[in-house]
Amino acid sequence: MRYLTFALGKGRLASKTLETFEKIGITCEEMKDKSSRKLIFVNEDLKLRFFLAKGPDVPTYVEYGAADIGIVGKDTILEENRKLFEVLDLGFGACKMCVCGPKSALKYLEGGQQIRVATKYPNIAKDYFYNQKHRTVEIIKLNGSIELAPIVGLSEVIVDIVETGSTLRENGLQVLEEICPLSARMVVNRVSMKMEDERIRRLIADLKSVL
Ligand SMILES: Nc1ncnc2c1ncn2[C@@H]1O[C@H](COP(=O)(O)OP(=O)(O)OP(=O)(O)O)[C@@H](O)[C@H]1O
Ligand SMILES: O=P(O)(O)OC[C@H]1O[C@H](OP(=O)(O)OP(=O)(O)O)[C@H](O)[C@@H]1O
Repeated sequence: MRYLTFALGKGRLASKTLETFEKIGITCEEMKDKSSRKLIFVNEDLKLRFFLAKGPDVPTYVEYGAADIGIVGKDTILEENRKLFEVLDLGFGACKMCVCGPKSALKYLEGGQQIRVATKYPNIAKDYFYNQKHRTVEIIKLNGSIELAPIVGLSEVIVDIVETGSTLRENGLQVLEEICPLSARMVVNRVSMKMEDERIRRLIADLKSVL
């Protein structure tokens, strides 16, 4: 039996992912050691391998088949737009992709003038404004603290993730439009889905039974 390789998104989703795998008997103790610099972890008994990667890199590993399976946020799947199968909504990591800004920016969304949109997700923002709203906007790519942009006058609005809404509230901003709900998803390489059909189907069924 060959090894099945998992690429798991680092950060917020990692601990929930490991917790969920543990519930179905898939464990990887070594991975919990935060001080370790080791990059790949093997479960010899189950013939599984695991590695953690930056979220946006997970779909890349899966498309190229370097990982058979990935666990990553729906936001990242939409943004990266890789060739892969999305097979399961894991439910955790729930949040929303939204257009946000000060209340006063509502007039810019309703009006037809050119506006600036700051975001870590340029492809999601383009798809929303160009294809769904049929509006031309200037997209400004940022890498974090997106809420700063309308405060300091870099953009009129932002496209960003909202979970509890605290970051928006604390900065005098609000949700102006909801784009889509998000959560962690399991993605599978297109060839692996055929070659390892039985093992992957069993894994999906096991995961479904504990979600
Ligand atoms: N409040 C939240 N903010 C951001 N992402 C969230 C939130 N709640 C759930 N998520 C999900 O967690 C995923 C990964 O979170 P992570 O902490 O790695 O993101 P990040 O802050 O964008 O990473 P980085 O710090 O490397 O820029 C997101 O892609 C998203 O699907
Ligand atoms: O609705 P909330 O519960 O406040 O969560 C949303 C915030 O969390 C994320 O930022 P993150 O903490 O990842 O920092 P970053 O902005 O530097 O990416 C996201 O980009 C929002 O800023």
